[in-house]
Amino acid sequence: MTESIALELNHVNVAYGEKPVVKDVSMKFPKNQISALIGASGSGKSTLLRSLNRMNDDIATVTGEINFEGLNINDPKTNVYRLRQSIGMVFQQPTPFPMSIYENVIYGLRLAGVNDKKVLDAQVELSLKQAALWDEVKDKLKSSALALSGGQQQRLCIARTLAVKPEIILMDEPTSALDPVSTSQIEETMLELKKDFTIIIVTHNMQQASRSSDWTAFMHQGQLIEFNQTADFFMNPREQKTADYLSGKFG
Ligand SMILES: Nc1ncnc2c1ncn2[C@@H]1O[C@H](COP(=O)(O)OP(=O)(O)OP(=O)(O)O)[C@@H](O)[C@H]1O
Repeated sequence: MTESIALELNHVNVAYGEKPVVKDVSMKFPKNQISALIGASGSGKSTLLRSLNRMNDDIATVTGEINFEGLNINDPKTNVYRLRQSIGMVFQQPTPFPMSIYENVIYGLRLAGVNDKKVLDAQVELSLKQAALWDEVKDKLKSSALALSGGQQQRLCIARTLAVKPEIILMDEPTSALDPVSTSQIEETMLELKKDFTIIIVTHNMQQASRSSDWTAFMHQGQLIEFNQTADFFMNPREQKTADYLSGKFG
């Protein structure tokens, strides 16, 4: 792999109580690329994703190294608030706050103490443009975010994540609650976003991984079976387990 690396995992294990669900995963996520995590339900994809910005802190034990810009994310001394600005997350269900579109986008900036209206206005416009929502909402920024469609709400959540200028965006099945049109809008948005951000997405949908991602990882029973460039992964899998999964033999 010659690309520069956004995130490097070394021997990452995650357990809920006594139950290991991510087992000795080592991998490198390339910068400014989309990497997809696929695998059967319960294979540990979401658990692994949540470990990448310390979302498992209170519910699971995470060991191993997750290296980001010279720091081990998993170090107890890591500032989790700052980490989550650098590594943002978009969830399966759109989660707009019950406030205006504008206030949703700048929520993280307000928390960080930014109050300059010019700065906030500029960031709202930039983030909504990056999330491909600006044209649809520019005339109603003061309206409630809850009045948007599900697909628009999800793009708003992406804009909210982008507004704090992360390096990496984690997406946990971001389109599984959306219709096909909204799904393809989000996929197109992701392709634009990778110019500026690194994206790691968990998806159940193999077509989505093959359409949208540059790299695909297959997880099976907590283990990383294979991580390869998407075209090779689907056309010419290295591992028999990957080939079996792709041909529908299990999962
Ligand atoms: N908070 C939790 N407490 C205990 N066990 C959990 C918790 N969250 C997940 N698990 C278990 O960990 C295993 C891996 O779950 P995880 O959600 O990471 O898998 P997944 O591959 O993302 O599955 P899915 O595709 O269904 O979301 C499963 O056996 C699940 O039941």
